[in-house]
Amino acid sequence: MSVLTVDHLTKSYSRFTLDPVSFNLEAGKIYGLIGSNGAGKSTLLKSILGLVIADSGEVEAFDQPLVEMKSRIGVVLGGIDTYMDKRLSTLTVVTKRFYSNWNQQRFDDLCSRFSLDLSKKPRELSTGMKVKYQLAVAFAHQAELLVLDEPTAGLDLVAHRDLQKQLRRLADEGVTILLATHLVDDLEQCADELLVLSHGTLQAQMSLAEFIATHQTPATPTLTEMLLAMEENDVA
Ligand SMILES: Nc1ncnc2c1ncn2[C@@H]1O[C@H](COP(=O)(O)OP(=O)(O)OP(=O)(O)O)[C@@H](O)[C@H]1O
Repeated sequence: MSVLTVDHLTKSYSRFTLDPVSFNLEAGKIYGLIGSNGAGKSTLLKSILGLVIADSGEVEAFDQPLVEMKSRIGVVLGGIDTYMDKRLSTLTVVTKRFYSNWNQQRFDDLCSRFSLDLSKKPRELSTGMKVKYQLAVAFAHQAELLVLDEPTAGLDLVAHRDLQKQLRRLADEGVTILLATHLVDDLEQCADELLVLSHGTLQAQMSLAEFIATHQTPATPTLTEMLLAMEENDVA
């Protein structure tokens, strides 16, 4: 069974086009979605999730239209920009009603590990705290597919490393993770496969090991240098 199937998905803005993108994700793997600023990573993730209306293409999760499978998908996309004046405790009560498999123990543990104060409102949270809250919700409803757009941005070092370990553990338990990131450390610590996006085109899908084997040269011995060379090439 394919966990996520994206078939010829396209989206155009006035000055950007996401070319037909197709790929499949398998269970229990972490996929790093990489590409320069403006390559279209967020547009792709939002189009997959139906948060922006794609121009064409199909998206299935667990072999069903994705829209019917939302309770099995956890999402972290940037900050929280709605219900800014509701306490996190109130938001949580409302949110958990949508998920039949909500695990309160897991939520409480994460809030405590992340030192999240549920009496605060989104307006009062730092960037990292907003991400931590979204992660706690995504993990608590025991999603089988996690779609994460730069979830480590804004996290402190301890939370960052903690998250990387948790992502690895979840993948080992069978959860599939699609992770857009600019951080080489995230890829080195977590990614099994890479999806390489450039100017709205999916250039490659390959394992991290394959990527390294293909891109490593005496001038680019480390993954950082390989990615730098690739992005410099993109800009040129
Ligand atoms: N709502 C929108 N209206 C018009 N153009 C948009 C909109 N959202 C994104 N774009 C454009 O689409 C392109 C891709 O943006 P996107 O945010 O998907 O890139 P990204 O790869 O996620 O970049 P970053 O690494 O900086 O987060 C950019 O040129 C951006 O300006």
